[in-house]
Amino acid sequence: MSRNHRLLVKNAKQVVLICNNGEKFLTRHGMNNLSVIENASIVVSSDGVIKAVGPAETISARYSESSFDNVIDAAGMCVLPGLVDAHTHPVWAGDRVHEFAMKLAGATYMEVHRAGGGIHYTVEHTRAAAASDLLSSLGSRLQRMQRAGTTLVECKSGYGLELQTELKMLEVIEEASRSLPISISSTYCGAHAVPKGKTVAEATEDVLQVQLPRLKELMSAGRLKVQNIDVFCEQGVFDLDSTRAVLLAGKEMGLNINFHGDELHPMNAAKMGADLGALAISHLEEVTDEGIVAMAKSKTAAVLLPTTAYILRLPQPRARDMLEAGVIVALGSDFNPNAYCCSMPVVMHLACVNMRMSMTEALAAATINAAYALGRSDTHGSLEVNKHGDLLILNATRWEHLIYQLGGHQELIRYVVVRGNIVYDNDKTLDL
Ligand SMILES: N=CN[C@@H](CCC(=O)O)C(=O)O
Ligand SMILES: [Zn+2]
Repeated sequence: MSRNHRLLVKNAKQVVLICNNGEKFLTRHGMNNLSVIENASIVVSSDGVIKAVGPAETISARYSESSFDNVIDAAGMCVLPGLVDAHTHPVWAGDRVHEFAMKLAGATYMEVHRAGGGIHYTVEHTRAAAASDLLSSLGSRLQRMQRAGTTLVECKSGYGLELQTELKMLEVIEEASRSLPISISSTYCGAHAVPKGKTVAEATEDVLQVQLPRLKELMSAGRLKVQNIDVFCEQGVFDLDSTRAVLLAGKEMGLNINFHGDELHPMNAAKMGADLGALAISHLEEVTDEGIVAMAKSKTAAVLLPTTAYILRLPQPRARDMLEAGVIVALGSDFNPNAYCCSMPVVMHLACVNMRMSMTEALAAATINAAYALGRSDTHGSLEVNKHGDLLILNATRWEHLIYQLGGHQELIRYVVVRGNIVYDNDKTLDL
């Protein structure tokens, strides 16, 4: 085959495909039996998709006449799919380090929120921030995520709570998606909190009558691309009825339902979401048995966020019950000013230790299942022919080191590759 291709990664000790039959998600047995090839190579074509993956000898014979823009000798290294972070709030101004201290001293998340802090504090700062500043801090955060292995990330709005700032956030997300080498799934979360001075009914009305109609116009005119709709369904925030109304309105606009449910109180949000055909529901620390059964049946992904339960000292999400019931379990960092974590390897470690997931379950949840939660598992989440050439190359002979070495990803990750382009080379960065 005498053609030019973008990238050859050759002779890797392990290549973790995740799956190899075009599966859109994995559950139960599938999550514990990931597809891994020893001594393997990968070719990424000049349009950035995986052209071939297989035993090193086979690839070497098949591509002996080809040329490559880049060749990585991965002898002694492991290759994994780029990680997928299924839940983040990365666009904001004003950190909340002072609230971290308050919470360590005993204040609960809702006590801080009700006192006008929490999301309200971030809203105040984000409304006042220039779009250019939001874009620049978003870029740094996404770069940190990427250096920790994330190549596809969900990004929410939700610190505006009124039309102008929500649109400013979505535009910033879209600009990042155009200009940065990381794939983004954009989420409108105008119902993230009830703005100060408004009732739940008034806030819901504003989302339904003002924000969503304008978003629809901009989307129809091709001026804004948004994929998901989100609501913070919680006691003291949006109740089940207002949540349902907003999610349904978003669904009618073609958005995927992907929302916060059953985090601090059992609201049976999981059952409601499954009945609406939600693609994903996040948090679920307080999910009911009925919710678990309904999510398994409707193939609604459970996006579990181990950092939240850890930082807020909440009960852990019932990952084992969900996995045993056949729910599609995914993971997200929940990066936000409350949970400042950019690292999916840390998230997987917490999921294993605190939520009792196995390492293979955690990796499936942070790749193919997280991609499914974003409606992107046809292009992301596994190393299969025709999917995006998004890779993570580890300086380790077994992939499990990525999870085992808590906080060790900075040294372990040698390269991050997006669509066959090397976007992070740890050695070069260290040399600077
Ligand atoms: N729970 C609601 N939203 C975020 C927190 C946002 C914030 O506190 O700023 C979450 O997913 O954890
Ligand atoms: Zn969240």
